Amino acid sequence: MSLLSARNIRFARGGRPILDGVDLSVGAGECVGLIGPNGAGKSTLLSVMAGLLKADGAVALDDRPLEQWKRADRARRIGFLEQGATCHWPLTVERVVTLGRLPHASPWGGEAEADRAAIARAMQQCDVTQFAERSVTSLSGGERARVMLARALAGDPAILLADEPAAGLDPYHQLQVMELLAGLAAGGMAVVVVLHDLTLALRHCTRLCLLDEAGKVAADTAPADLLDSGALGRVYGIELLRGGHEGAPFALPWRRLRSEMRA
Ligand SMILES: Nc1ncnc2c1ncn2[C@@H]1O[C@H](COP(=O)(O)OP(=O)(O)OP(=O)(O)O)[C@@H](O)[C@H]1O
Repeated sequence: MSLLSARNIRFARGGRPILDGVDLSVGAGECVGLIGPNGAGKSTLLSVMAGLLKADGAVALDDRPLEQWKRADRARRIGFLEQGATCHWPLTVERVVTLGRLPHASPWGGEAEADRAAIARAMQQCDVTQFAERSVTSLSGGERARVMLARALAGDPAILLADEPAAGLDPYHQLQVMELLAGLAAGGMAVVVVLHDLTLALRHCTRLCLLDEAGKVAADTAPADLLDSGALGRVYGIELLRGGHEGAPFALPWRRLRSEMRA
């Protein structure tokens, strides 16, 4: 059963279709990679699924229309990491991660044991515990990106929508974040993650949804099947070098195709 589903989503800006009849659903245990060229509408779709942007079509959370949910209940179910999320105030890292508990805030105030445990766990998962007392504005871009992911996870969401959580991270932390998201999915979370790195996407996602530049779903299938279909090369307009290691497929962008060969 899908926890969050988007059906026939249509969204236009300035008369130009950005999303043109898009379907995407995610269930517990899935880590769905949302991929596609720049401008294909990945962030737009994620915002629609988070209920932050209104579009034509239907979005359902636990099979109930998203607009029927109270904002606070929705925020407890869905964690959202926006693209390039940052914090411009000189708050400590621990304070920023604590803000992720806001949907669970008690009307009587104060942090409960469950809040403190969730905050500590999220900081540890994202490898930012050592920065707890530092001002978030003093961190490097990659360190700050991990703090913002920790904030999204501190809310203990059933569904995580993460827009490019691996952008700007070094290879060690890219792998760490993807192993974390895949592990959370394996533990029952429903994850949708926007990625540009095809190697990470193929390796760590259970399913890949490929949006094309016309704002349509070009493919929504298992990583190995997507690779076999040739759709990646066509939609991105690139030739891919394919290989396999330890039973998992990988692909490296190798050269651009002539524009007339693009999908
Ligand atoms: N506020 C806006 N006004 C006009 N056009 C916009 C606005 N926001 C987004 N767009 C356009 O909508 C399209 C989809 O944007 P979106 O950010 O969803 O793409 P994306 O697939 O996430 O791209 P990227 O991989 O570059 O992050 C783009 O062509 C973008 O220029």
